[in-house]
Amino acid sequence: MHLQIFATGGTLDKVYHDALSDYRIGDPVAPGILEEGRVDFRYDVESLLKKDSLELTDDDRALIRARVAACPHRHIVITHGTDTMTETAAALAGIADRIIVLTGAMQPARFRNSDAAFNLGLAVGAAQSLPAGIYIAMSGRIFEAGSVRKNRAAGRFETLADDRHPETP
Ligand SMILES: NC(=O)C[C@H](N)C(=O)O
Repeated sequence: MHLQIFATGGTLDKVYHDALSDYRIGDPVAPGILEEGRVDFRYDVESLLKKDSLELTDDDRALIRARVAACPHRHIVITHGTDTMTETAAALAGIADRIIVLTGAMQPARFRNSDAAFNLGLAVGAAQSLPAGIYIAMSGRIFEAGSVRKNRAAGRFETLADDRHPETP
């Protein structure tokens, strides 16, 4: 497997600027996480955008779509802010013959209690085991695009169908 990772920003890649007491999007954290994970596959990480996903425009989504559509690799993970991840997933609809998995984090990867490494690992596992399609890997689950929303109050992603996870035994 050759995995293509496109980084677009989001909290996953945020760094804290103490002097300004705010957050900026830093360089992609994915290479460091994959190195720490001692992965045994080839990959490329390319930074397409460095934005909070609340600031993504239609042009930004068109760029992401164009780069995914032109990617020669079948396995693609997109790191993305969580607030509008479902919108970007929707904007990728119709791209065939690729396994496209979007993931992000509720806490910056640079924070000790971050969900970033867990979520990226989940996305990598999903990308190599699912049929072609567009998916979101968050909250320890794999969702098909269009069947998921972010529950901001609860701090997790959940299915549109039922908030109480009835399929979970
Ligand atoms: N956790 C996050 O990524 C939220 C952030 N506002 C974003 O969507 O980029």
